[in-house]
Amino acid sequence: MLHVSSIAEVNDLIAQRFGELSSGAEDVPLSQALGRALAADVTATEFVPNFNRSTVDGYAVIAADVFGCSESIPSLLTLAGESHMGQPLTIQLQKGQCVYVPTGAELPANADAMVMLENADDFHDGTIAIYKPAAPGANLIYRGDDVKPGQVVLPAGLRLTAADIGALAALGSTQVSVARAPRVAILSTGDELVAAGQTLQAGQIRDVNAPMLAAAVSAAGGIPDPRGILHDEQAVIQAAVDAAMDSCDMLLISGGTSVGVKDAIPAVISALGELLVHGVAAKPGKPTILGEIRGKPVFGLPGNPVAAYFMFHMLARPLLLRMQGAQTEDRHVSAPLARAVSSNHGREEFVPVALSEERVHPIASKSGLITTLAGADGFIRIPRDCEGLSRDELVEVTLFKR
Ligand SMILES: Nc1nc2c(c(=O)[nH]1)N[C@H]1C(S)=C(S)[C@@H](COP(=O)(O)OP(=O)(O)OC[C@H]3O[C@@H](n4cnc5c(N)ncnc54)[C@H](O)[C@@H]3O)O[C@H]1N2
Ligand code: MOO
Repeated sequence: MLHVSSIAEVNDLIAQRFGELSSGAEDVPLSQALGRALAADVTATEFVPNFNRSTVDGYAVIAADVFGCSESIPSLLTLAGESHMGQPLTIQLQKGQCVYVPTGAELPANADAMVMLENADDFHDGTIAIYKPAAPGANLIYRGDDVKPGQVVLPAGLRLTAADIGALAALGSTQVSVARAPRVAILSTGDELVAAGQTLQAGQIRDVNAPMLAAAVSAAGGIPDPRGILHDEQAVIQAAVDAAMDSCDMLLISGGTSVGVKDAIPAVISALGELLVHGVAAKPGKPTILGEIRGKPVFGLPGNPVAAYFMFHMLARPLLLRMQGAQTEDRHVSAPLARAVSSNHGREEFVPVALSEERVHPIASKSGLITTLAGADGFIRIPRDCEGLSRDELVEVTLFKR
């Protein structure tokens, strides 16, 4: 019999045992920074933009000069010059004057509004007629509107998106300090498993967990190190685990977690280190294992791919993110259930769901059926002592990242 702990208890133990683990930091060029966790706050040292800049093609004006003008009573201004893209402008706008400024070019000093070309006429005698008033600040960006020196633009722990990399480029960064990506060794165990690309014989199945977990590790900022498929033999598994621990920061090993005679993982962990947990009050995921070998975390994930996926998501992924100092919060949405779901297992249950028409559709699943998970937008959690959820009940969906 397994002595089961709740997901929360296992996470507390993980925090106690591995809370201090940090992958360290390294500098990378922006081209390699996507998805990486910032090792420190990024603080601006310059103004963005660093000059007052037009957002339209038109005339820079003093707003007071065009106040109240109209089609029938235009304001007549004197053209004092032209601003050119990428070039500084030395003109100081005087009352009654305007300057032609293309989109993105610098405004003259004293200008506080832009009038679009469509609302003006050039009389080609040095006079520009303005037919529409412009409020102060209209159609322009002031120096520092985006960023001012000293401002924290991106906080430590943020995992960089394409837009964040755009912000770093705007600040003049070419390199950024990010958490080193933890290396995660991945092993699959099972006499029935064959690697991708091989023909299946009777009774064999393809290794789903290694490619799936490798992708999940990458998505969480780690470097997957898939180390192949092992036969269900304690000595073989022990040698492979022993070798993997030298070069990884975390080990994921799937299959062989249950109580069958061939399930050797608990014995291997006890031989090489310490078995901390064997059994989690989760469905799927009951036989999940947590261990420590040479100070490093080892997750024994159930062979069933859906169970392996959920246990990675609930236990290994948050630790992997914390090792990078990264934010660990999942995104959630709340919506009513499209149909009732029963649950009476005495274990917290994870149910994959699809979201459509603002309703949550539970996907009937057994933990061995991977395609049910592939179509899911996220999952709901049914607490351990709850017998189920009714149709129309408002539920919180944890979203999978696409
Ligand atoms: N007597 C009991 N039997 C089982 C229990 C239990 O408590 N008592 N728990 C069940 C639960 S829950 C699960 S989950 C599984 C976990 O089993 P193992 O972790 O020992 O995994 P295996 O037996 O090796 O495999 C289970 C299942 O998954 C398939 N599998 C394994 N590895 C992969 C892989 N890399 N890719 C795709 N599929 C994989 C394997 O062929 C089996 O069908 O134990 C229950 N039994
Ligand atoms: O972990 Mo098992 O997949 O609960 O059935």
